[in-house]
Amino acid sequence: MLRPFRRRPAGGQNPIDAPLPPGTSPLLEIDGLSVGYEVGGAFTTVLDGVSLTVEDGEFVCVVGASGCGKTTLLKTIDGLIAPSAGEVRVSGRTAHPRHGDMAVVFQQDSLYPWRTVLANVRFGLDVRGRRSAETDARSRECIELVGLRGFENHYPHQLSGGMRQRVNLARALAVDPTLLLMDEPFAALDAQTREVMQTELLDIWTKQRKTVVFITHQLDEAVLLADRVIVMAAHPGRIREEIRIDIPRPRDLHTKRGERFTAYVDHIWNLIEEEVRRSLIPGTAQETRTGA
Ligand SMILES: Nc1ncnc2c1ncn2[C@@H]1O[C@H](COP(=O)(O)OP(=O)(O)OP(=O)(O)O)[C@@H](O)[C@H]1O
Repeated sequence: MLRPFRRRPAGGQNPIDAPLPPGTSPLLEIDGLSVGYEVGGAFTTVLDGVSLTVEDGEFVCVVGASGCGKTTLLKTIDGLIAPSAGEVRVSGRTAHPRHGDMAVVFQQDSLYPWRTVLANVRFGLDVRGRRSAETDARSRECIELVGLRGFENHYPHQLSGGMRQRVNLARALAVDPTLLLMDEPFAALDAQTREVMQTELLDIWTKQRKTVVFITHQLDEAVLLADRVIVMAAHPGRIREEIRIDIPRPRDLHTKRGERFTAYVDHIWNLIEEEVRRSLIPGTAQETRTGA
């Protein structure tokens, strides 16, 4: 079991800015969120009135047609994009990157080629100013957790795509995030590696019980991993349906052969099929407000 990382004391912190004790409210609260982009003077509403709560330790997957705003939602949760309306709160306080309570894993690994596996995993701790005697030990524990023990001194170019994504995951876990955000983390992997990574992620999640928001296009991946699947509609992006996945854990690849599993996948596909097909045709209508 991974030891919790000792956080630096929150000396001088504004009490309004301080996180709530665990269990006092949903870990993630998204309240009436609207987000837009301005391009050439035209304001496009990408997310409109999105409200969602995620409980501590919950695994939530977000699916929807391409362009419906999944990545925008993730970036807004991470505090990288400011909402035009509404609010995102993590542990009761407005989301902001400086809080350092979230970690993100993207589709493409973002490893530094000149750093070893150990140095890459340690990087997240270094930039948070957590350099200490326990930094190396914690990084090694996370490397072991993702199954890469023995590869600490390898460089990224000496690893397969799946191994590099495991290093990415280890780096995210090393900072002991309150909330783990994953944006199509396995999309660049071949189908078999992807399936292995799904089950490995499930194993890690079972041990760690991190709160996860995971974006994917693969409906079977969403149903396999999630406690709840959020199905988004597009133009503007909003929540169409929240589906609790009532399939017992532990789950593995055999789970995908079950009738109930197939029924969930079919149901979600029926919800998004039309928009997925439309998203493949260039020039589909979007809600655009000029000069807003
Ligand atoms: N920085 C930006 N400036 C302007 N428009 C943007 C920007 N980022 C995204 N968009 C637009 O916002 C919409 C939603 O994009 P987003 O990447 O959030 O969708 P998505 O659901 O994650 O798509 P995909 O599944 O294809 O990754 C798209 O129409 C996109 O073109």
